[in-house]
Amino acid sequence: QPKPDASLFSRIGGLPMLSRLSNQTLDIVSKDPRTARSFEGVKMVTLKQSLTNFLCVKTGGQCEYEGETMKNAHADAHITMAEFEIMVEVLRERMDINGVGTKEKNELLKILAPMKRDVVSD
Ligand code: HEM
Repeated sequence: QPKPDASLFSRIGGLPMLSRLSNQTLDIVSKDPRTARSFEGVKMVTLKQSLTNFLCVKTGGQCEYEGETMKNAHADAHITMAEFEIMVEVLRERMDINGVGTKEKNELLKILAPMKRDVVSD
């Protein structure tokens, strides 16, 4: 059992859980007709890896994220608020399905929520 003061990264289940959540979320949103348009022509294997590393760093794991800022990564796609909310909802559902604890789920969502202002530009 992880200690109560362990990082969110380790409490959530480390890289195996973060990569599962990234892969599943991206598989779903890249096929959902409400969000698919932004992912056309995007190398999904690379994006899954990059999102996993990003989440690793943001939750306190020992990873290197060498990708773009959230603003730069999403500027060209002109992501809407509706698209952002769908992706967060899909991630929330994947966390439930994969057995992430309520506390850990809410902590991750709280980390991601303020990124809306950088991701959404339309
Ligand atoms: C809090 C929410 C989000 C986070 C944390 C996030 C995170 C990321 C990360 C880490 C990358 C990789 C950047 C790089 O490697 O340089 C990325 C790229 C991308 N994201 Fe997001 N993203 C979010 C929301 C969204 C939404 C809502 C959409 C569309 C529905 C989206 C579509 C994309 C696309 C298409 C790329 C690839 C851009 C490219 O390769 O040109 N993202 N995102």
